[in-house]
This record gives sequence, structure tokens and C-alpha cells, in this order.
Amino acid sequence: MLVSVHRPTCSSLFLNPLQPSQENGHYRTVNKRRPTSMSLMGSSSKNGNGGQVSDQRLYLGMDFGTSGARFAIIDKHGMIFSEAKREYPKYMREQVDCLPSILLRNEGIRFLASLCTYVESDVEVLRYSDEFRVLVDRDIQGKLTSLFLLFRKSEETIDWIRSWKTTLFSLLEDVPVNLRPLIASISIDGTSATTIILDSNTGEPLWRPFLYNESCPDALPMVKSIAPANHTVCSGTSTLCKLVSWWNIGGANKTSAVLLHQSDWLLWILHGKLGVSDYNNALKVGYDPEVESYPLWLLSQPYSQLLPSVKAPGASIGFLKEDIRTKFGFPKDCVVCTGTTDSIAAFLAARATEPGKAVTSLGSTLAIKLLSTNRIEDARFGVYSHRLDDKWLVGGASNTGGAVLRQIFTDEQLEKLSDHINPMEASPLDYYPLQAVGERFPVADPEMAPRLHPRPQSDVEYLHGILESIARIEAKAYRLLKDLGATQVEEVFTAGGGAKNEKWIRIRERVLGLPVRRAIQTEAAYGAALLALKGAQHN
Ligand SMILES: Nc1ncnc2c1ncn2[C@@H]1O[C@H](COP(=O)(O)OP(=O)(O)O)[C@@H](O)[C@H]1O
Ligand SMILES: O=C(CO)[C@H](O)[C@H](O)COP(=O)(O)O
Repeated sequence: MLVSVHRPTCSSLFLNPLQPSQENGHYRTVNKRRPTSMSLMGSSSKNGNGGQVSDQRLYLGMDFGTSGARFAIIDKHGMIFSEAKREYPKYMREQVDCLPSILLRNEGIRFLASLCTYVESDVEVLRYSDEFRVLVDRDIQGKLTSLFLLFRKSEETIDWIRSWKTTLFSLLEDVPVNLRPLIASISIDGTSATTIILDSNTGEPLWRPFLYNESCPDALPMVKSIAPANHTVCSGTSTLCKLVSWWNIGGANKTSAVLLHQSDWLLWILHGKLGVSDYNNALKVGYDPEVESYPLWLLSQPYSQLLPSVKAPGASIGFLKEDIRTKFGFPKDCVVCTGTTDSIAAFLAARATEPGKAVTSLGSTLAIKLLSTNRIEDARFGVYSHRLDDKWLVGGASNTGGAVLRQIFTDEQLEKLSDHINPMEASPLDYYPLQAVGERFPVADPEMAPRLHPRPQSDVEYLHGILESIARIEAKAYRLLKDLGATQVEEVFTAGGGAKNEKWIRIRERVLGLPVRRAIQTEAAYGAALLALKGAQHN
């Protein structure tokens, strides 16, 4: 475990994102109004108080999360002018190649069904591994009627490159036309360690993206042999493991390859300067934000030639590309700024500014960020520290979270069932809610199996048990950070889709034994907009 106390010198705009307003020289309170979340295609063009837009400058932040993308447009006081969101279109990169399924009956069913772990849509799915799945079907009484063993190629089936690029331009289309000429800067956050390897000559991907929670254990021995013990990169899901795995596969065009993270790649589409990242995204490929450089043990590797250059988050990279600028009607001086990861953008949005304040992002995954004066790194538990100006965001990201809920309940069911939960009553159910085998934090165990059974008759009790079990994981995570030497947590703000669940907040407050509240701004896109504001002000 590495612990250090370091205060890099730099402007701490992050922690005080609102500069004194020019007119009256003092901080204006951020728009307390809940953001007006827009319909899929719609977006407002009024300011936060419904007034007409003046000719002031605005700042566009986009969040490319796990399940969808959003944008927020703010002014220099943090007032929200427009928001919109888009689901990711599911373009299939190639058909999933299901070998002939095997219908099992009687003994076969009873044996495998006893291992059933979770429900996907309306059939129960037992996912042994990436190689095959078992689907079960039940009659109205819940009795198993048939069971299919599906072998599938371990190829990704969604064309994420096409999906993300389409979503980027769809969101630009959603920006109200009358606001576009006022957009002074743009920034984007994305899922951490989502890795894209491009040909620097053509800009085309040389491989499918490695997603944020994808593990490359094949590369771990090599990575552990070059990195310090328990370094952040010593995890199968680290960006460095993904880079080494690609390098070992014998990927073509190695000499012209460049590595980008998801938000770097989306920003590159807008500014056109290949190979630029930020020190939050670059942390998991091995960049050291404390000394602001890659370590020698990494630079001495043959694949270090793929590493992007690194700037602080919210740093101006260049102007919006002319073809995109003219197509959408953005101004000539619109700059594109470096981004960050989705959970850090959520932290920025929450405006937690003092050590001991923390943000738990209840998105598809559970991501925890505690503002600390100490830097803590310990890959044994999936703990790492992101730099935030002169302090550290200590935490990690669990594979539990909203995506598991979404596999079992629709958002409407979550809302209705939660109404019947008594948050002051402890649930006796003890689960470890995961979508599939593997956990990153607070236990770093690629073999950890999901635990979502026994399922009670009552869906209210089942949901209560899952919410409380996720809260216990969150509590374990905060205890771990304290044991590793981070600043003691005093208050937890909540971001992400789960923040809307008041009952869950109350359950978490009881389980954590801490004040827990919803952040005023719960969307990571708002944090990305603050980065765009920072970039414009320092441009
Ligand atoms: N009422 C609710 N209670 C708990 N979780 C919810 C509720 N509504 C939505 N969610 C969860 O929020 C998650 C989506 O949050 P979001 O921050 O948009 O995710 P991401 O950005 O990671 O894609 C979903 O996985 C869903 O299960
Ligand atoms: O779970 C995730 C995707 O939503 C990411 O892992 C999350 O962003 C946490 O990574 P980081 O701490 O580097 O931001």
C-alpha cells in the first residue's frame, strides 16, 4: 500500500468552481433548482429561471456513462440552461454466434437450475462464463419448463465505436439551436479504463474497445513484474492490462498505434488532435498525477509509444474542428477541453469541497470518491487515488450497483416497490449483487460470484434486501478507506440514477451511520460542464 501526503500546486478551481461573478465580485449560489431533465429529443432554451437567454457565454458538458449519455449546458454561475439525454443505439458488430442450443430436461434442469443466479429480462440466466450461458424458462407457477445451454463466441456483439460516435452527434443535434453560438467550451467525461487503440495514421480503431469493467488477467503477471507492488495498474481491469493484452495478442500496426480512453477519443473527434488525455483517465494506464509524468518503469516498455500525452482535466486542447463547428453553428472561439472519468465528474457536480466529504455514485456501478489529504493506492482492495487539484479523491469502483437492479426490475418497479420499504427496518437478506462473476472493490476478486438468492416471495422484501446489501458493500468500502489511512469520512453525497431513491438514501444512512443526502446536482454531465467552464476561463 502506498500512502503519501502531497499537495501539488495548481489552481484549485475544481473546489471553488464559481469565480466571483464579474458584476458584483462575490460568489453567487449555484442554481438550486433541480435540473430540468429533458425528453429524449427535447431540451429547453430558457435559463434556470425561465428567462430568455441573453448573449452570455455557456459551457457544454457531456457524460458518456455505462447505460447512456447526457449533456448539461451551464453559465459561469452554474445555472443550467439546457439538458438532454440519449440511450446508446445497439448496433451489432457481428451476430452472436450461438451454437445449437441444448434442451435439458429432468436431471439436467434440476442440477443447473440450482445454480441459477439472476434474472435477465423474462428468463433466468445462469452465466457460467463468457463462453456460454444457460437460459431457463418457467411456467406460470414458476416451475421450470425448459432450459437452454447456449454457447456463444466471446466476441463483443455491440459496435460501441459506432454507438458512441452516433450518440455524440445526436447530443450535438439536441443542443438548442439558439444556444449553440454561445457555447464557449466543451468537455466530456467517460467510463474509466474504457480503452480504445487506434491507428494514428488513419484514426481507425485497431481493435474493439476494452470496456471499463473488462478484465485482462492474461496481462497481469507482466504488469505485476514491472509495476510497484499493489500499484493501481496491478488489476486485471486496469488500462495497462488492456494495453499489454492487446500488445501480446500481436495486434497489427503496433508502430503507428495510439491508446485513448473513451472520453479522450470522443473529444478527439471534436478537436482533431490525436493522443491527448487527462490525468484522471490516464491514472489506470500508469500515469503518476503527483509528479505529472509516466514512471520510468512504464516508459521503458516497448508499448509505451502508444501512451497519450496528459493534461489536467478541463485544460483547453484546441478549437472545435471547423467542419463540426459550421455544421452545428458553434462559435469560432469554441474550445474543446480535456475531460475526466464519470465518477469524478459526478464528484465535481456534487461540489463537495472539504476533506472528509465523499460522493457515492449510484449509477450502473457503485463508485466511491472520498476527498482526502492523503493519497492511498492499494490494488489488493481495488483502492486508488485520483488527483483533484491539491487533494486526493480516494476510492474505487465496485461491480455492484444499478445495473444489477436493472436486470431484475424496471425503473418504474424500483420506484413503486421502494415506496413500500421501511428504511428504518434492517433486512435479514444477505446478498452480494453482481451482474456476473468478478468484483473490483472493496474486494478485488475476479472470481467472486454473484449472490442474489434465496429470493423471497415478496418483491418488496427482495428489493429491500438488495438495496441494503449494496449499502453494506458501501459501508465496507468506507471502513476500508479509513483503515488504509484516508481522511475519515464525515458526510456522503449521492450521485447517479440511484440518488433519486429516498428510501435507499435512508437505508444507507442507517447502515453507514453517517449523514447521507442527494447532491444538489446528481448528473456527471454537470461536472463535465464545470470542466468546460474551467477550460474556458484558463484558455
Ligand atoms: N428509483 C431507483 N432506485 C434505485 N436505482 C435506480 C432507480 N432508478 C434508476 N436507478 C438505477 O440507476 C441506474 C442508472 O443510473 P445512471 O447514473 O444513469 O447510470 P450510468 O451513468 O452508470 O449509466 C440504473 O442502473 C438503475 O438501476
Ligand atoms: O464503474 C465505472 C464506470 O461507471 C468506472 O470504473 C468508474 O468511473 C470508476 O472509475 P474511476 O474511479 O477511475 O472514476
